[in-house]
Amino acid sequence: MATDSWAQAVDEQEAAAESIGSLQIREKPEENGTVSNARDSNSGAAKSETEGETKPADEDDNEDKAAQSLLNKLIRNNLVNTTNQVEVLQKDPNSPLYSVKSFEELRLKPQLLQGVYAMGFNRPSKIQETALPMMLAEPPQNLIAQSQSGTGKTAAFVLAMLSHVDPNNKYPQCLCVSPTYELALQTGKVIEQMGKYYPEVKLVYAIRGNKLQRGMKLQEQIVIGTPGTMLDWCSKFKFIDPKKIRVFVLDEADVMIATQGHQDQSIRIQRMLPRNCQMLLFSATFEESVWNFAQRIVPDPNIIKLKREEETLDTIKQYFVLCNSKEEKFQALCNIYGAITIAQAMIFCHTRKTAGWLAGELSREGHQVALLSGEMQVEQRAAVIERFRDGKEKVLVTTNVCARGIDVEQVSVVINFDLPVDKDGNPDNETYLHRIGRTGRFGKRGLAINMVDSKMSMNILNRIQEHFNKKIERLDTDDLDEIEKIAN
Ligand SMILES: Nc1ncnc2c1ncn2[C@@H]1O[C@H](COP(=O)(O)OP(=O)(O)OP(=O)(O)O)[C@@H](O)[C@H]1O
Repeated sequence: MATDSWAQAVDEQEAAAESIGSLQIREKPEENGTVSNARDSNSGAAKSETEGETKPADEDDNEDKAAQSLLNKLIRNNLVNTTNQVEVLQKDPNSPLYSVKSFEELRLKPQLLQGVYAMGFNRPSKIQETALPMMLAEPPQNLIAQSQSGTGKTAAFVLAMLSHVDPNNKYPQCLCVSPTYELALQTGKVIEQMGKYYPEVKLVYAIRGNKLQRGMKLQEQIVIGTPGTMLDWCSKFKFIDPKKIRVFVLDEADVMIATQGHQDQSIRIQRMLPRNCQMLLFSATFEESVWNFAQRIVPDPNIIKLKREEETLDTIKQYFVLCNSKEEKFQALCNIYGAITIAQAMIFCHTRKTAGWLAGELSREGHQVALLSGEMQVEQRAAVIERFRDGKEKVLVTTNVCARGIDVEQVSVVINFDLPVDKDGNPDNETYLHRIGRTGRFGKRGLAINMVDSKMSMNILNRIQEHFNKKIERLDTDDLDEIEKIAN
């Protein structure tokens, strides 16, 4: 069904959008009750959740089945709506899924619990609380999920993949496709960190430059990569047997769908997967048409969708600065740097040329600057990000190539030196959200400053404000006190 559904959706893509059938959660077949156990993270012994007593395995199994069945019911009752689109409001305290409060209660394998705690995670985020029960339910359920930047989506689907693999089977069981080389590497690192105490599970990168011997069959259970290489490994080189894949993740799913090349490759991979393969689509943004398309390609999806006004994070303060030229914008930038201490900043420019110019000017001012743009080799780009992540450079000047997903905790300021526009010169709201989401990661405070240098860019900023229904305040960068104030 998955295969037909996507193929059909592609064929019909040009046709008028029609309503999608109402959402269904599949019933749990009696014989298929295997779930992960709630176990003590240190000893690995099965325990009662309330008393911590060790119990016989079959009793524990029954309890697991009962809990799983209850979970399925909760999911059905609370997420299935008669309308086409169901929204799980992340802040809805009435949703019973919100009773899932700790990682223990998410019924993760003990090795994964250990990994999660070793990463310093104490509690799941909203998206993790909400999505994990759906992703770990038996039978596995498909999911299209939206959650704000930096709220832990990656960790959520990584945990789902690690939970689903059978380490005894030495072949790929989960495929995760990312739009860029850098993101694939970053997600792979999260898999490695979370799976640290689950060493039987192995990971391989399907990325350019990772050459394998012809005829070999992969033994790793998880493959993370970019769509082109992943497709080659599935079809041309047959390193992967797609029929054995149980989980297929599309990270930054909207861009995977909206970018023609990525879409073609992802569809060709997806066509090779078995019908019961779980499909998981994640992103912080889904433009309406892409959202509709996603629902057509994923059979019976669970849906977690944000309301428009929830898309921007309150922890990221947004401002704009009025200037007349790029030189004035540069001066404003210097004033900001003169007034506040910035741990690390990312500065987005529209073109490589501006990015190159700005990086040069900033270096001349004595800043440690890294420049990242699309014409660089992917390996070079990954190395630049790694240096920035390690704090070797404090400022990263870039184009849209870095707008999505890159997770550097220390980024406290994002500057839109040029506002994001699409090829027709209209505001690119999705890119705006992804760019400012490079700061304010996981509840941290962040500052986003937009440089406006013409009537046209003021118009674009106004449209962005309207789109998100969010006021962006003006900042006078000649007033050092004012800059200091906003930083505090
Ligand atoms: N439960 C948690 N507790 C503490 N930190 C967490 C938790 N989950 C994720 N994080 C951390 O929060 C940061 C952002 O998480 P992540 O990269 O998964 O977000 P995301 O939603 O995928 O972001 P984006 O939309 O930008 O791709 C990461 O540094 C991650 O390690």
